[in-house]
Amino acid sequence: MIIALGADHGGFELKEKIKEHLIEKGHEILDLGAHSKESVDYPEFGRAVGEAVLDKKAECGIIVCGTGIGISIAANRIKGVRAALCTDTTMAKLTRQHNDANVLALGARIIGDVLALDILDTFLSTEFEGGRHAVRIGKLEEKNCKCGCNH
Ligand SMILES: O=C[C@H](O)[C@H](O)[C@H](O)COP(=O)(O)O
Repeated sequence: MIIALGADHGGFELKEKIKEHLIEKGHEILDLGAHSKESVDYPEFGRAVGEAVLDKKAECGIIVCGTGIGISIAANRIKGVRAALCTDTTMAKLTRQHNDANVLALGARIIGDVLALDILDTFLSTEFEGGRHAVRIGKLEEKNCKCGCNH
């Protein structure tokens, strides 16, 4: 599987551990930065990963910042991205089964590395259930801007 990775400085170290873990498991990585612990702005990286997934350069994305909140907000601004911030493996399983999440967000300052990798493995190994959940995802993609534009 080709997996896009992105993180700000707060998520950089966990991103590097995730990269090592995924390479060991045989995945191909598209690392969209950051490439050091120097202070950067999370919207750029959330957006880059979301766009890579939508452009089919990667099958899914993993994004990391301090809390996972800012970077998931950034990714979710892109129509078609379903980024899920998960703090346990149940959330990871359910967001794949029910929301067909295509991006996993993690908070490096919130959870430990071992839990983060368990969440990641669960996310990657769980299939979308379809059925009633597919109908709901269709509604997420409907036009929702009252001004009549396509947003
Ligand atoms: O939601 C935002 C993230 O948690 C950022 O990683 C965090 O705001 C970065 O904070 P600082 O610039 O103080 O390291």
